[in-house]
Amino acid sequence: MTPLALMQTAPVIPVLAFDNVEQAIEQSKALVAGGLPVLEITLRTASAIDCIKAVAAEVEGAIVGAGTVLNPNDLERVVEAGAQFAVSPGATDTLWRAAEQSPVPLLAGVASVSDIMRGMEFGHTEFKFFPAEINGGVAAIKAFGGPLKGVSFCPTGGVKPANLADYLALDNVVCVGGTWLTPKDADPMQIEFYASDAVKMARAAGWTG
Ligand SMILES: O=C(O)C(=O)C[C@H](O)[C@H](O)COP(=O)(O)O
Repeated sequence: MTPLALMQTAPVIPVLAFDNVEQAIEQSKALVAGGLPVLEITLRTASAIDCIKAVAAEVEGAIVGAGTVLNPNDLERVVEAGAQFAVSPGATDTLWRAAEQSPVPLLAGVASVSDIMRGMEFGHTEFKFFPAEINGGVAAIKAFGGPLKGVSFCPTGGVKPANLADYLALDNVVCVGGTWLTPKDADPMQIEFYASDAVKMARAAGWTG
């Protein structure tokens, strides 16, 4: 799967930090049921690798990726666990080079035009824009579209229901990422509602998927 195809699968990539496998399975099922099958399970918790394995094996319809991939070693670990894609908050030349050898796509984070140009040197045209809101948000992505034709983004960091439509309305935004779908202590019914509500808002904003 290419990063672009992945980004076109769903309008929102939930960014997840699971405490345990049981929670991972329960919440992932709710997100898939709500219409968001592309899941980024971050390496922020001790059980992340087990959660990636479990969700990949047990949640039908889920496309499971790993987030917070910081270096080639992380990339190797998540591929071994069964991640179908990897997301990093930023990128280094070492990580770009490792991605060239990796069997799964890397959606790497950028925060500036120079970051994007460096990624383009490694053949990439899709990026996570992180942290989106504090780096200029919608206005920054609009400005990137001037000089950087054919480049598209998944803004993440400060994206929420209130600004989702503004991001998705941009020609160079394919999807967004965010943590708002799984607030602490939310139950699966609530999570499914947040997911389906996000899909509804995305459709209203012109997302056709
Ligand atoms: O762990 C990583 O690799 C990340 O890049 C982190 C997440 O993308 C942001 O933490 C999003 O957080 P919200 O602003 O709450 O939606």
